Order: sequence, then C-alpha cells, then structure tokens
Amino acid sequence: MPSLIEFRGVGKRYTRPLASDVVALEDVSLDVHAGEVLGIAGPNGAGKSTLISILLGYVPPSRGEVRIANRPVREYIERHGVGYLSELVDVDPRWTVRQALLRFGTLAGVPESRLAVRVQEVMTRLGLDEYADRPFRKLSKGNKQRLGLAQALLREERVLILDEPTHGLDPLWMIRFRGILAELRRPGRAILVASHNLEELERLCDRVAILDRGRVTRVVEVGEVLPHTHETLYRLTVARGADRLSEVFTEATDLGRGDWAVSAPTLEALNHGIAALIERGVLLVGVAPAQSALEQVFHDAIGEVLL
Ligand SMILES: Nc1ncnc2c1ncn2[C@@H]1O[C@H](COP(=O)(O)OP(=O)(O)OP(=O)(O)O)[C@@H](O)[C@H]1O
Repeated sequence: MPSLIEFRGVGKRYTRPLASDVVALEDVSLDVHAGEVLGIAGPNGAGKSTLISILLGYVPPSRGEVRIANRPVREYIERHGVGYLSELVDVDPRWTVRQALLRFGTLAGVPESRLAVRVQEVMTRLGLDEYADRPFRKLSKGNKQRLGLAQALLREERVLILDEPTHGLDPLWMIRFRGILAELRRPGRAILVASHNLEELERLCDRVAILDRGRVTRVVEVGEVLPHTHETLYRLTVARGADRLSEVFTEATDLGRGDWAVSAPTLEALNHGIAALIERGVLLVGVAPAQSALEQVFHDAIGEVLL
C-alpha cells in the first residue's frame, strides 16, 4: 500500500523560559498507508498531541519532516484540507448544532450549493437530527463529541485525524461509531486515530503505533496479535477458597471483590491450573483475560503491567 502520510525522523523539543527543555518527540518515523486505519496509543505525555499538531501543521518539528501525499503538510492542507476531530470539541455556546455545522462547512470549503444538504447528511449519520436547533451549551458531552465527529466528516477528505473519537460517547454510540468508521474507510483514504482506549483501537485499527516518551516503540499489526504467545494475565473471580490460589498460581494477586490476577504461559497451563484449583475445592465464578491482546503488547512495550 502506498504511504499517504510520512513521518521521517521527526523530533520536537519545546523550549520553556525559566525551565529546562522538554523533548516531546524523538526520531519518529512512521507511515500511514492509503486505505488503512492507524492507531496511536501511548500513556499521558507520550507525545500523541504533539505528533498530531505537527501533522496538522500547527507546530513545526524541531527536526525531521512530515509529508502528506508527498507534499509538506501545510501545502497539502491548504490545498486539500484534512478532516480533524480535536480532543476537546468547543464552539460558541450559543450556536445550534446546525449553525455550527454550516459554519464549519463554510470554513472547510464545502461548496455553498451542497452545504445545507451535506450538513443534513452528517447530522442524520451522527444521530443529531433531533438536536439540530439546540444550542451547543445545552448539549450533553456525548452529543458534543458527535457534533465534533460530524464536522470532521463534512468534506470527505482523504486524510482523517481523530483525537480520542469515542471520548464521552455512551456504549451504544461507541458501537455505532465503529460502523461509521468502517463506512469511512476508502482505498485512497488514511485515517489516524489517537486514543487511550486500547480495546477500542484494537477494534478500529489495522495497525497501532505505540508511543512512549516520544518514541515509537512498537507498531502492532492488530490482526496478527496472538493472545497466547507469551505469559498472559487472567482475571479469576473466586467465590470460595481464594486462600489456596497461591498453591497453584504462585504469583496470584488480589484485585479485591473476589477478583484475582493470575498469569499462565499458554491456555493449556491455565486450564491445568484451574483443574488443580477445583481439585482443591476452590469455587470459581469467572475466568477472563485480564487485558486485551493489544493491552498486553502495549504494557510490554512501555514496561508496565496495569490491571
Ligand atoms: N507547549 C508545550 N510546551 C512545553 N511542553 C509541552 C508543550 N506541549 C506538550 N509538552 C510536553 O511534551 C510532552 C508530550 O506532550 P503531549 O501533549 O504531546 O503528550 P500526549 O501523549 O498527547 O499526552 P496526553 O495523553 O496526556 O494528552 C509532555 O511532557 C508535555 O508536558
């Protein structure tokens, strides 16, 4: 697949008066191919926002370069635009949903003859019809996020950048959002999704780049993440006999409320362990992977285990 977005040796150092410099990105090289959805995951302060700001041309890199369709980012964006959902959706509190979208559409260069129709289409797609005349200040967090998504879709750009797209959405809209994203895939379009929600990235993306302290430490092909290739953490919910867990799983960790974390290198080892527990009279309520496959790779990559 050809690259639509290319980061080449990108570094960013913020200089601050009266304080030491902050290196937010270091030697980041990354391609986003036409036709793919690429996720960016990373802990707080990893550099995700800086990466997106450089891609949008808001912030110049200290070194290296970013190109879209083989042009410098500003040149590409001025000519073709990009769809962008920012982490915080904010507009004039008095504007209604429709007014806000009409203004965004005008700014994005949607032809005037198409504008009203296009605004109606994206409102319907994002379930905003019933809120069309409601002022922004009266929208719930989830509706504000849907308005943000609607504006990002107004012009059907080839490059779509979504920063925490499901932030504030209720579970139903999270599921619907997956459908919307699937519809937005095009052979010629590159979609970049930054998120803290690894489970969500695993569902939405083809590949996920893991960013840690300014460096891309891994790029994971989501379909190829094999859940049982190394020590995997499981959550056991125990109704009775928890005091005997450590006889079988020596490093069992109490998570509270009857939940325990145990690790096993293979599914066979897990099942043998569970059989041994049952033989000892332990009564289990549930067994589930404690982390998604991507979460495990993520925590391996940044050297942490979180439950
Ligand atoms: N304008 C700035 N001036 C100085 N330091 C900054 C600036 N913007 C970001 N930083 C620092 O750069 C590093 C990367 O920040 P960035 O916001 O890009 O990370 P992030 O992965 O988006 O974090 P989060 O998940 O918390 O939003 C952090 O140490 C941050 O404090």
